[in-house]
Amino acid sequence: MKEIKIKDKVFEEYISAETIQNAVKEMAKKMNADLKDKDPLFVCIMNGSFMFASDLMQQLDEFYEVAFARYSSYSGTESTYKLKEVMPVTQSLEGRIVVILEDLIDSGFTMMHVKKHFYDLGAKEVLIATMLDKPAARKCPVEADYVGISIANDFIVGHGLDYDDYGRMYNDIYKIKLS
Ligand SMILES: O=P(O)(O)OC[C@H]1O[C@H](OP(=O)(O)OP(=O)(O)O)[C@H](O)[C@@H]1O
Ligand SMILES: Nc1nc2[nH]cnc2c(=O)[nH]1
Repeated sequence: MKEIKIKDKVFEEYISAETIQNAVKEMAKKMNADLKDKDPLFVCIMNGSFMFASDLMQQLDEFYEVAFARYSSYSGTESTYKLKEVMPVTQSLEGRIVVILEDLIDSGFTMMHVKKHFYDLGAKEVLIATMLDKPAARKCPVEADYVGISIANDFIVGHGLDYDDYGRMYNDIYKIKLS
């Protein structure tokens, strides 16, 4: 099994890029059916969602409006449980159906706060589409409306996800190897 080393940690192959693409295609089918003619605003939550957002957008039937925002709460492999708004969304959310594009829901801390924040900014409806979901890690009550793949509670990197900002460029996903 292929292994990679990032700084002090070793990771092993976990989910192939092909498996991710197939899951994203299935998500896109549902989203195409649900969102057509609703003029949703897609908001990519940077940094982690850049690859997922790109994959998904190539599978959507319509050319929707896209915005970007950046929130950060992790240091190394642990949540700080402090959400930093590094880059707010610049478009008005007033009265819009907003679809958050997220790479991963782990504790749910990020999504719980971002979803509430987007309602506070006037969104009519806030939906969440996540490439990956770790239900066993959940500490905050939030669920996604569209989930690509549910995974176990392991720290992962690749396909946008980082360990201290490295590892995002891998197309496949790797999970941490505990020694
Ligand atoms: O459900 P949670 O426990 O809140 O974890 C999920 C969040 O953690 C990661 O972001 P991070 O804060 O590492 O920022 P990044 O996307 O810039 O890497 C990931 O991209 C999610 O946004
Ligand atoms: N890279 C990475 N970031 C996370 N943020 C929350 N959980 C994770 C994880 O498993 N991997």
